[in-house]
Amino acid sequence: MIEIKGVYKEFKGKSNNVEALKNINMHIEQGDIFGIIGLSGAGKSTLVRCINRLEEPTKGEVFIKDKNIMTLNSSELREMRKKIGMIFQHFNLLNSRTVAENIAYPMEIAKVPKEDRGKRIDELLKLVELEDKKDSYPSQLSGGQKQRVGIARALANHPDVLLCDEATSALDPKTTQSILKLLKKINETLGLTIVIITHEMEVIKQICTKVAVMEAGEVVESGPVPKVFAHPTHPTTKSFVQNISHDIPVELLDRIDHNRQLFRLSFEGIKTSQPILSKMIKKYGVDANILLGGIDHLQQTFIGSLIIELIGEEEEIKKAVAFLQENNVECEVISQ
Ligand SMILES: Nc1ncnc2c1ncn2[C@@H]1O[C@H](COP(=O)(O)OP(=O)(O)OP(=O)(O)O)[C@@H](O)[C@H]1O
Repeated sequence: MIEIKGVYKEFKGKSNNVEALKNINMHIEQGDIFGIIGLSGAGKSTLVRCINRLEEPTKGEVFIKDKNIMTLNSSELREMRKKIGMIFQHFNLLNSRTVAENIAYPMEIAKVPKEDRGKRIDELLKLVELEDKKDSYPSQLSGGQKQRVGIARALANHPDVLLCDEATSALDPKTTQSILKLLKKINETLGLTIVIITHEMEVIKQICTKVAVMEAGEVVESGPVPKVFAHPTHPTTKSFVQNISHDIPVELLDRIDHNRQLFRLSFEGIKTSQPILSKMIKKYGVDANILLGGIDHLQQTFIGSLIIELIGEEEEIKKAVAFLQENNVECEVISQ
């Protein structure tokens, strides 16, 4: 659906140049809800703006539905942009226009006949559950309602892709939930491909199918969300995931016997419901003292992490760890 190949972006300044994107390669499939996460300045907005050529890459190619968009002339580019909706952190609504008129705006530009516009506006208001706000002005709406209008406007011309630039960052947690639910519904009912950029792992956890982690203009880690959550490898990803990975509190670390071996086990999916740990205990005669842990429900799957102390013969502990790894339980030594 979207293929980003070797994309670089350099901003030239008076005193220095900024390399905002460095060799970005990304594959977004039809129907994905693809999250791009990174700290401020990582290059997320620049990357997303390269997808619709609001920003021109310095080097590299972007393909949408197998079409190299770098080769489009300005009228082809306008046509292509009709098929890419975008929503923003601060909604970007026109304050002098009503809700219905805001939704009509992209259809006016696309020269959709007036009677078709009216029908489409009603359909979209129903989809975003704002039928009663048709004639209200943006100033009369809450943040969540404004973003619903932003979503309806972005969908007006039946896009193939929806780009969301920090779409929930200005909203409270409850409103964020309702907007994420709406995006999921749109993805499922319309089969729309959604690209979300955010600095909140919670957003990725809630609805994304895949994630790319960006830092200093590069993608440092990417993959299906359950896999990246269960086995983050890059330190930046680890720090994003930390708040759900049941990190061991310092107070507990102080109290444990440092002559014993401490491990962090991470696992995902079906394994959470299998008695791998008790099998290991029986098979190798080692004791496992569970210090901390939990299982998170992540969309359709589960991911878990446990911090355990293994007590037993050195050789048997090694075998026990190998057994866990054979069963796709990641085992990281924390202390010994
Ligand atoms: N038009 C521009 N001119 C010069 N530098 C820019 C421009 N736009 C972005 N940059 C720089 O490019 C880098 C990446 O910026 P970008 O806005 O893409 O990051 P981001 O991850 O989206 O950050 P945030 O979450 O704060 O929006 C930053 O160092 C930024 O200062």
